[in-house]
Amino acid sequence: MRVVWYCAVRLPSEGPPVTDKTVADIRKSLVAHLRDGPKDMRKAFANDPQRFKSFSRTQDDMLLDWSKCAVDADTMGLLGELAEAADLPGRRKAMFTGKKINVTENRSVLHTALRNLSGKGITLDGQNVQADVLSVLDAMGRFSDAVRSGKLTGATGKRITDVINIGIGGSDLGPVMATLALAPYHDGPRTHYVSNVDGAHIHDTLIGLDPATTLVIVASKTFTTVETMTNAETARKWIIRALGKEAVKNHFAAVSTALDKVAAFGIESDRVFGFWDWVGGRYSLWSAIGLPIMIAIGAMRFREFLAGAHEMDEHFLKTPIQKNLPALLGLVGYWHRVTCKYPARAIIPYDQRLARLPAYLQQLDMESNGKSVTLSGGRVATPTGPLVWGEPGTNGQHAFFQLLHQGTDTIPVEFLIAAEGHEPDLKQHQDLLLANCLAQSEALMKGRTLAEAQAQMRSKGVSAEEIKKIAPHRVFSGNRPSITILYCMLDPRTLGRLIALYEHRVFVEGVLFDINSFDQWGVELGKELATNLLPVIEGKQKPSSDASTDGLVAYIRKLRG
Ligand SMILES: O=P(O)(O)OC[C@H]1O[C@H](O)[C@H](O)[C@@H](O)[C@@H]1O
Repeated sequence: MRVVWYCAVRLPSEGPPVTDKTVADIRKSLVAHLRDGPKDMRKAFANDPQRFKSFSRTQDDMLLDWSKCAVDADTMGLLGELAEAADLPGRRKAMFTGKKINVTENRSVLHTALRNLSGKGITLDGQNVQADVLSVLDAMGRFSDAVRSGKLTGATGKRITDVINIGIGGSDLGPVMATLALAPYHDGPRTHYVSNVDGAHIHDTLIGLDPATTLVIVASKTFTTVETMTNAETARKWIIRALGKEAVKNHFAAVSTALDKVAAFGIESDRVFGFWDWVGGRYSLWSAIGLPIMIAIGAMRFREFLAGAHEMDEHFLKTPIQKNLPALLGLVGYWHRVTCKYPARAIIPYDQRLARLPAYLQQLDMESNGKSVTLSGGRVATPTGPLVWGEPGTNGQHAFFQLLHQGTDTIPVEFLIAAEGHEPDLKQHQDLLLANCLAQSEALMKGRTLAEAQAQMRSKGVSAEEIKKIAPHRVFSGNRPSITILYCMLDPRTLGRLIALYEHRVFVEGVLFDINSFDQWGVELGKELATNLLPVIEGKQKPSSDASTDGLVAYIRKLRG
């Protein structure tokens, strides 16, 4: 089937799957194809001058290039068939129209509705979702404008200069990541984030701040998360100690779906911003959970951020699979994880302001797709979500890239980079960043043969004896896949598009794995055991667990004297 792959596959319709092959059939064909498919990427590029054109696609200025992955037209054709057989179009429609696709929690999955500001949206259980979304967004805008303008002050009448967001997981990682990413747009109060229950986190944050000029946002979907509640209590004591009990109402706001619990905590209702059970924690930065981002960059920029994500939603919903960036990223992700059996993926933003993107994507991807049970409750037949990790480039090059280039595992790398930086007078930095990013993906793909290593050493006058000894260490196998996502500039719209691209990629992979990407039962057991262990650690109960846990408790007591 040596054809242009994007013509070879039927367009996915929104009706039932149009292929009569099953997912299992196509999975087998992919495994067979792995044996015959392209292995030598240098040759693949040499033989096909159109390779970049064939295996890259754009959404406006944003480019997805997966031409350095070991795929050909047949691979993409099979993956397209797999998407049809798994009914990706039908599942996508079910998500966007509010079907309860989170079956284990009996919930809809509608984070896409949070960024559809058209006012023409869906109705869910008799409620106009878009009207609710717009009303909270407007309330957030009024509050954030008042904080930013100084109209809303602390208890002593002083202007708010610092905002602390207390939350964890989805109530922290998204806002932290986006606040850093959009630093060039900050024109509001400074924002700080406290997540860890480790007292060091809140201690080190509060120590530099003045209670009279600080606003605390308690962000928790459930308003029961022990880390957040513990930190919120500590912050409340800090405010009361400095300003008295009455000041709490001036210095706290909250974001939650559990409005009754927020009221019990004592936060005034006009400072409480709600969201809904159809917003998963790790998909919630578009909701009121994004309040600290809005306070930092302003309501208008926040809406640009939402609009960017909506643009990617429309692209995902309406673009044929062969040109659909999230679908393609998911299909290639599936190829690497399931067919090639690569255990991990590295996320390497060549963008210092995306330093927290890998951590954010760890939750998005691993909490969504780190599952072993299918939608119907059976055991999965294939590997599911990979280990996701990463650090910004160029820093990573001087740390773990050794393993990416010469280690014994193949780890596909995803590079993200902007053509333009925000600092025109530092253009040389951006040029160096771009050169390094492109060079790393080139090096991973091309590698260096023994003959090339020897020739290079010879050209430098190295002795034959030294060449024999050292040249094998200077060999790079090459053929290590990487994907590059390239965009014009990291502005609010582009950040919105990038995050939505990854959200939908995770969705696509979840559909292909046949799992529920929207629950997180795997975080429960540890929480339950921690609750049981707290009285033991406090010395109120005797240890009565396994020998290791009891031994550790005894040793803690010994160290504490
Ligand atoms: O927002 P909260 O209800 O406080 O939840 C915070 C986080 O905690 C949980 O353990 C979940 O694993 C996350 O998905 C969630 O984002």
